[in-house]
Amino acid sequence: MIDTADYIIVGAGSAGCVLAAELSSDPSNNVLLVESGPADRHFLIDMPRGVGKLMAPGNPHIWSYDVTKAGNRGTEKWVKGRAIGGSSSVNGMIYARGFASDYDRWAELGCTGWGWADMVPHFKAMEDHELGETPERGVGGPLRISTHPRKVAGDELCEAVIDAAAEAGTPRVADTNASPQGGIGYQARTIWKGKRQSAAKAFLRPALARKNLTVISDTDVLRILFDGQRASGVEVRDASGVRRIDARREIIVSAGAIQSPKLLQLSGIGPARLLQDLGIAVVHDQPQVGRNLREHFYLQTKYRVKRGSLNHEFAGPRLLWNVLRYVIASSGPMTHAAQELIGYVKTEPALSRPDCQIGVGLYSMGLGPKGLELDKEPGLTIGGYPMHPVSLGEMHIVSADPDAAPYILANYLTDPEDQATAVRLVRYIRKIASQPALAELMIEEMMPGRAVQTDDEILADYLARGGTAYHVAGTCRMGSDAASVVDPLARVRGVSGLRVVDTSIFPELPSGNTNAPAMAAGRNVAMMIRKDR
Ligand SMILES: Cc1cc2nc3c(=O)[nH]c(=O)nc-3n(C[C@H](O)[C@H](O)[C@H](O)COP(=O)(O)OP(=O)(O)OC[C@H]3O[C@@H](n4cnc5c(N)ncnc54)[C@H](O)[C@@H]3O)c2cc1C
Repeated sequence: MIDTADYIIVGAGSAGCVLAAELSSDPSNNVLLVESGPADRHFLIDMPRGVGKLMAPGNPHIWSYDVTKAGNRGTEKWVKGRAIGGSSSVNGMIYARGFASDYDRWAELGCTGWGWADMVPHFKAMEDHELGETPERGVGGPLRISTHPRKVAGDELCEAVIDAAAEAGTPRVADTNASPQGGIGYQARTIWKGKRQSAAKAFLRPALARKNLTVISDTDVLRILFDGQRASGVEVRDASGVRRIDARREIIVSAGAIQSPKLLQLSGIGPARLLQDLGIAVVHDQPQVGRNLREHFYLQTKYRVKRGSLNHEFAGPRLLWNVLRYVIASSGPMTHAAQELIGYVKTEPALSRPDCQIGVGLYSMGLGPKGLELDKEPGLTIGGYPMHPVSLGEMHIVSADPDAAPYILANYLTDPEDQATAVRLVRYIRKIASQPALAELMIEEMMPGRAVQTDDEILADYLARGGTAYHVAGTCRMGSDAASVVDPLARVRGVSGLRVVDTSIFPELPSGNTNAPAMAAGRNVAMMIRKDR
């Protein structure tokens, strides 16, 4: 049983897998990666359309949290991955990097070493992109990326939506990741030959043969242990019980934007008052741990269409046939991500950069007797969210018991600026849906529906129906200011031997989804650590 390592990484998620692979590529480093969840060998992880089942309550590959939306707007469930690969093993496989302006803004906010010029080499080195190499896009890297396939069912509807978006002012582009001024196109996906490409598959598996890398799954890190102000080890629990593992050099927490701040607080790094009230010895009073929580607030609009929808492919005998087709040949609709198209839109032409992301899926759902069910009629979903929310949420532990769920407040759309953007987003989606290019296929808007017209009505509908985009970030904010939780080298302030690297350190959300930025963050910090030595 391993009892010591140079580097202990907590969490085999998007950032953790990249860190483990990069740090262990130096044979003089001895690396231990500890993951709470199980191995990632399940069929549903590989099969892209397995994502719906993976997210179902009780699935052993997820964490599930109750989250207060805001004020008296009730609660919703948030899901995070809990398996080797972390959230990259259960996510929607959209490959979105964010844009230069996001990272340059991080640098402006004090995150030296995180500007676009610093980050683009990491994205490029990670990628093996189907669209080929450009100065800012990579080939030959470990992460295989394909775009949504052409010449498949639904092409006509996809093309009509792209043309309609162009008529509404968002141009068609081949690579949405290379379109900082906005564009719509076929989505880039971490899918290759019909199979999910998680951070585990791309980065960790090829490194597993190394003698200096140990990966243990089904093992919870309960606390970080300190020798004075130095993080010296972790307390872990597996089937055999609770024990200590020592770190000779560093502990790197990559447990995700809920579990990382939770682990810091359980270990004595957090708001002193909260920790004292819970009977936890304070190692470092850090009021910011758990604050600055940011999440994309997602809304679906739904349209009834004449044809092109894939609703019928995912129900009844067609579903069975499609799963069989997948098992035999890794082909068919089960290889598709949940969305076919992605768009970065400016909801006001004068904006300097796109303010909202939209995703287009050739399906539609509604509440049936068994909960959310696919519609029987052909339907189209256009969903989206404001990409740069300024409404801030927070999380904190409510008990010193590591098994107790934390309190999480999303605080969606509490800022008037976010409310205005959300209303403009819905109007923009409607603008796309009403363009001539879609007229021949469109029947009617089902949701929000014709009754929802004024700004107040649109906002009320958004608040009632909107929900998480699964991109929580920001809870261990990185910065150069003394109040930030980690410095630009991702080192936790106030202690030594401890870093945090995952979406929790993002000072703001990037434009779009967060898997690629989390992996790039892992690589960036791995290089910093290697340079440090
Ligand atoms: C359902 C869903 C759909 C998504 N869809 C997309 C998408 O299509 N595209 C995209 O770009 N992004 C998507 N995201 C978001 C993206 O996948 C995540 O933001 C990203 O993977 C987070 O990476 P991370 O390294 O911060 O944490 P994670 O990948 O969540 O990894 C954290 C790991 O730490 C482990 N851990 C936690 N606590 C402990 C502990 N105490 N001890 C040991 N291990 C611990 C967890 O089990 C987990 O494996 C989605 C997320 C979800 C949940």
